[in-house]
Amino acid sequence: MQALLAMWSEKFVGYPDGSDLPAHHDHCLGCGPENPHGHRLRAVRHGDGVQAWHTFDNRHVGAPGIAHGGAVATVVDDLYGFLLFLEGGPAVTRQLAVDYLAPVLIGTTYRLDAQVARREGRKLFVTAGATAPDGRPVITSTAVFVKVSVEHFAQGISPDVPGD
Ligand SMILES: CCCCC/C=C\C/C=C\C/C=C\C/C=C\CCCC(=O)SCCNC(=O)CCNC(=O)[C@H](O)C(C)(C)COP(=O)(O)OP(=O)(O)OC[C@H]1O[C@@H](n2cnc3c(N)ncnc32)[C@H](O)[C@@H]1OP(=O)(O)O
Repeated sequence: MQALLAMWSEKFVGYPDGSDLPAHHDHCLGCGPENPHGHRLRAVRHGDGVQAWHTFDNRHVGAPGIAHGGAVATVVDDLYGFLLFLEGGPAVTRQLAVDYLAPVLIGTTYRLDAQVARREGRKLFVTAGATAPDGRPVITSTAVFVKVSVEHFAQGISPDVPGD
C-alpha cells in the first residue's frame, strides 16, 4: 500500500505543454498498458487541458462497425482522469454525461479534448469532446469530479485482485 501511494504521488509533478501524461496505473481500463481489455489511451497536456488521439477497435464494438457507447464513455471518463495530473491531486467521477452526436466508428482516429470548466470547493466541472477526421464533433460531454485523498483508493486494495 505504501508503495502504491508513493507511486501515485510521484505522478503529480509539473507537466509542460505538449508533454505525455502517465497512465493512471498499469491495469487501468482506460489507459493501463498491462490491461488486455483496455483502451490504452495516451494523452498529452494541451494548454490548460488534455488532448488524445484515439482509435476504437473490435474489442469495443457495439453495433457492427460502431464503438459501444459505454466504451466511448470509458475513454472520455479516463481522459478526464488525465486532467488530474494538471490539477495536482486525485479526484473521482461523481457524475458523467455523454451526448452522442454521431456514431463513433471502429478503426477511425478521433481527436479528444478535455478541460476544466470551473472549480468549486472539492468539485471540478469538466467538459470534453471528440472530433472526427473531417472536423465534425461526434460527442460532447460534461462531468463532475470530486477531489479525494489518496486514502480513498485504499477501499479497492485487495491481495486477491490482479493489478492491485
Ligand atoms: C492507496 C493506493 C493509491 C494508489 C492509487 C492508484 C491508482 C489510482 C487510480 C485512479 C485515480 C483516479 C482517477 C483517475 C483515473 C481514472 C479516471 C476515471 C475516473 C474514475 O473512474 S473514478 C471511479 C468512479 N467513481 C467513483 O468510484 C466515485 C464513487 N463516489 C464516491 O466515492 C463519493 O461519492 C465521492 C468521494 C465522490 C464524494 O463523496 P463525499 O461524501 O466525499 O462527498 P459528497 O457526497 O458530499 O459530494 C461532494 C460534493 O459534490 C457535490 N455533488 C455530488 N453530486 C453532484 C452532481 N451530480 N453535480 C454537482 N455536484 C455534485 C455535492 O453536493 C458536494 O458538494 P459540496 O462539497 O459543495 O457540499
